[in-house]
Parts: sequence; C-alpha cells; structure tokens
Amino acid sequence: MSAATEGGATASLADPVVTIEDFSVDYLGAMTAHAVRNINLTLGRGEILGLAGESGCGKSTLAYGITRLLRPPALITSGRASFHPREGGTVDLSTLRGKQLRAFRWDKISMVFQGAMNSLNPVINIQAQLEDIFITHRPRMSRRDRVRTSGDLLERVGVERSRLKSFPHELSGGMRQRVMIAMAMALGPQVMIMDEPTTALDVVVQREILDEVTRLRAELGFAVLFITHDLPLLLEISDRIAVMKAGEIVELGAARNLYTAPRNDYTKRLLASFPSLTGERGDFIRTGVADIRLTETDQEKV
Ligand SMILES: Nc1ncnc2c1ncn2[C@@H]1O[C@H](COP(=O)(O)OP(=O)(O)OP(=O)(O)O)[C@@H](O)[C@H]1O
Repeated sequence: MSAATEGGATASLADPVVTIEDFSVDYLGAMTAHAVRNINLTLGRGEILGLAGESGCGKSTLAYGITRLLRPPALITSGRASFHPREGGTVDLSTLRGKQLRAFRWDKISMVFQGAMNSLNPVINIQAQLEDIFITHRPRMSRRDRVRTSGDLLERVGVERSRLKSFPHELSGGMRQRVMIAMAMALGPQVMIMDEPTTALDVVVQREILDEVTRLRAELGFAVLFITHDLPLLLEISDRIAVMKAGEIVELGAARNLYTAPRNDYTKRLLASFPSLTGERGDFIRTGVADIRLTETDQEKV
C-alpha cells in the first residue's frame, strides 16, 4: 500500500481530476458485448487509483473509452467522462475533436499501455522521439531547451542521459518502457493512465519502474489510473482500488481496507487467489482458467 499517501486519498476526492459518470461501452455485433456497464468513478487529484479484475472484465475498454481511443465496433452507449483541470473549469471529454483531442491527450491526460515500448519508432533515436513531442506541442521551445528537457526526462525515469543517442533496439525492454513513461510525462500531464505498463517485464524491473512511478507521482503530483489484473501489485502502489467484474465495479475502497476487510465475495476470491503477497501467486486471474462466475451476492455494487 502506498503509505506515503495514506489519508491523502480521501482528501483528494474532494478535489477530483477526472469524473466518470454512468459510463457504458458496447461492442456491437451479432452478439453485442456490454463491455463496460454504467460505471461511476472519481479519480482524485494526485491519487493512484488501481483498477483490478480478471482478463476481459472491461478495464482497457474503460481506459480507451475515457480517452476517446475506442474504434468501431465499440460504441459509448451512455454517460460521460470529465476532466477538471488544476486551473479550474470542467472539460467534457466527449466534446473534444481532432487536433484538440490529440493535444489534450499528451498535455493533460497521457497514457502508457502494455505494448507501448514496442511503439517506439525503430529507425529514430530516443532524442528525436522525445524532441518530437516538444516540436509538435511546444513549438516555441528552443532546440537547446528541447535537448536539455529530453535528457532531464530520461534521468527522471532512471535512464542515463547518454541514452538520448540510442536507438530503441539498443535498449532493454525495461528501458524502453521507461522511455515511454518519460514521453508520457513530457508535457507535465495531470493524469496518467497506465494499462498493464509493466506486465511484459520481469519482476525486478517491474518493481523498479513502479517505485519510480510512485516517486514521480509524489514529486510531480499527477494522478494515476493504474490498470492491471495483478491485485497484489495494486495493493502496494494504490491509494484506492476499484474491482471490476463483467463490466461493472463491484467494490471500491481504500487499498488497505480492501485488503484487510473486503466486502464483496468476488474481491475476497480475487485476494484468495494470491496465496501469499510475497510468495507464489495464484494464476486464475492471469490465465482465466478457473471458473469464478459471480454468485448472486457478488452483484452487490458500490
Ligand atoms: N474489438 C472488440 N470487439 C468485440 N469485443 C471486444 C473487443 N475488444 C474487447 N472486447 C470484449 O470486451 C470485453 C472487455 O475487454 P477488455 O479488453 O476491455 O478487458 P480487460 O479487462 O482490459 O482485459 P485484459 O486484461 O485481457 O486486457 C471482453 O469481453 C472482450 O472480449
């Protein structure tokens, strides 16, 4: 659990940075899938909110939906997601279009996805890829400042400045994912959405990167919506955790409370599937092998 911010979670809810209201997404087709169903969720300013749940429960669909990255056959069928900038006011994300939306994504809300490290351009060095963000979004920035800021960003995520000259294939997977986190942080967003950002990495690298993210959050004050099926990992880094099942949030609470006194049967089963938080972990969340269909009592909502 994120001891550094205990208590801060409740306080930050009085100051939300994103609110999601009655948000629903369907995948249209012969068998329409109701992937996200009437979700209400608030992300507090500076909070790390964990979103947990087995594969296919709708976590990514929710993240893509908020940031308007969904493509047909996905359709937002109800609700809205709003951003509340530090500077005041409210932006209904559904009203943003084209250039405005693209600028918003880097500037205010940025994203790091699982395969992000593979989306670096293989034929361009890291410096050019970082500089590119500033060329596009901060056109008045001098070349000198771009290079300096790009180096600062790399150092911030634990990658040596000298790596600016490297090409993606010269970096390890962990380093490439750190570069992606640096890119996501480049414009000082108020929210970062991280969808399984470390899943493809080995546990030591995963741990280092997560420590970095929590440290940076404390330093820079951005909020994080952290999505993973790995509940023990969420318990360590999150202020609050929302547990998702079949498109719905079945439990939402402070990470510590969720761990010590889960209310929902499904949450209890998720926790029980990890026999020890330090030892070997259960595997049904990863593989989806075991049958863990919801019982009637699981339907209790928050
Ligand atoms: N392009 C698509 N067309 C139809 N159904 C889809 C599509 N993408 C996702 N779905 C369905 O929507 C539901 C939610 O999927 P989603 O990827 O959001 O879940 P998830 O919790 O993020 O899972 P994972 O951890 O495996 O990424 C699933 O039932 C999935 O089969």
